Amino acid sequence: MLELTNVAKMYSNINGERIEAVEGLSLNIEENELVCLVGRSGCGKTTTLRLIAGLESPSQGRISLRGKKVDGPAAERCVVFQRYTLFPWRSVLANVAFGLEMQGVSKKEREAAALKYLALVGLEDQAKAYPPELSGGMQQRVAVARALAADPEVLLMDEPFGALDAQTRNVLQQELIRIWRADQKTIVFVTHDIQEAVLLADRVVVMQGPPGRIREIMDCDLPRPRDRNSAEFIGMCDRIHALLEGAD
Ligand SMILES: Nc1ncnc2c1ncn2[C@@H]1O[C@H](COP(=O)(O)OP(=O)(O)OP(=O)(O)O)[C@@H](O)[C@H]1O
Repeated sequence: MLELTNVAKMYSNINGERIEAVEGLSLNIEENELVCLVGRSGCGKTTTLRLIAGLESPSQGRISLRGKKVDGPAAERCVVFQRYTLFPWRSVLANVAFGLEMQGVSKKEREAAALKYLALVGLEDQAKAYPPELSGGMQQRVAVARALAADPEVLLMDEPFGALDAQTRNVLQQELIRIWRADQKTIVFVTHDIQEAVLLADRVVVMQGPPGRIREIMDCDLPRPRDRNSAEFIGMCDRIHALLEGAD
């Protein structure tokens, strides 16, 4: 469904030197697949996600969705960033309905859809609240509901739970899996947390760098719900850890 073919991205830094953020990335992501990109800081995870989102264009190679070249941001590819990026002047409901409003959906319809997604993330009681009245974890749930309500074909998540405490993070990871199964979405999820990747993913893309490259793509077919204490889970985390240790 989503195809990256030999993708490279160069940036120039403030001294005018060229930085190769990623090189030679080739990856095919299937419909309804949940793929995690994992790797050390600076290995090009965010760059890869921004390229898929169309927020950056590749210096080389090609990215396509259902055979159509990605050449800019579009509603079919929606990003959830690490820090919730809600509109503080809009109610929670109006925030979640935003994408549908942009698509010209009627008020009644978009509010009904927004309420459905707020219920999915357990926040239907907060529909009338404003973002600054909510905790960080709640705001992040609203951001996830907003992305889901826009009904993108591909949901791109850049360490969306990275700023949350361990317990909230745990809850949101479980919720994401529940929603993903109920709603059938294709998700590309960036994390530097190996356990998070093994908990969520159908496939884990282990990246190395800089310059960012794919070290290995690992199938992660442990039965769900996954038990972090099982020997299989720990074994998979250890394998990824060893790959990252040897990665430069
Ligand atoms: N806008 C930019 N201009 C110049 N260099 C950039 C830019 N964005 C990223 N880079 C460089 O590209 C490389 C990859 O960065 P990227 O943010 O994709 O890594 P990452 O794996 O997401 O890191 P982290 O886990 O720390 O967020 C780094 O060397 C970074 O300094």
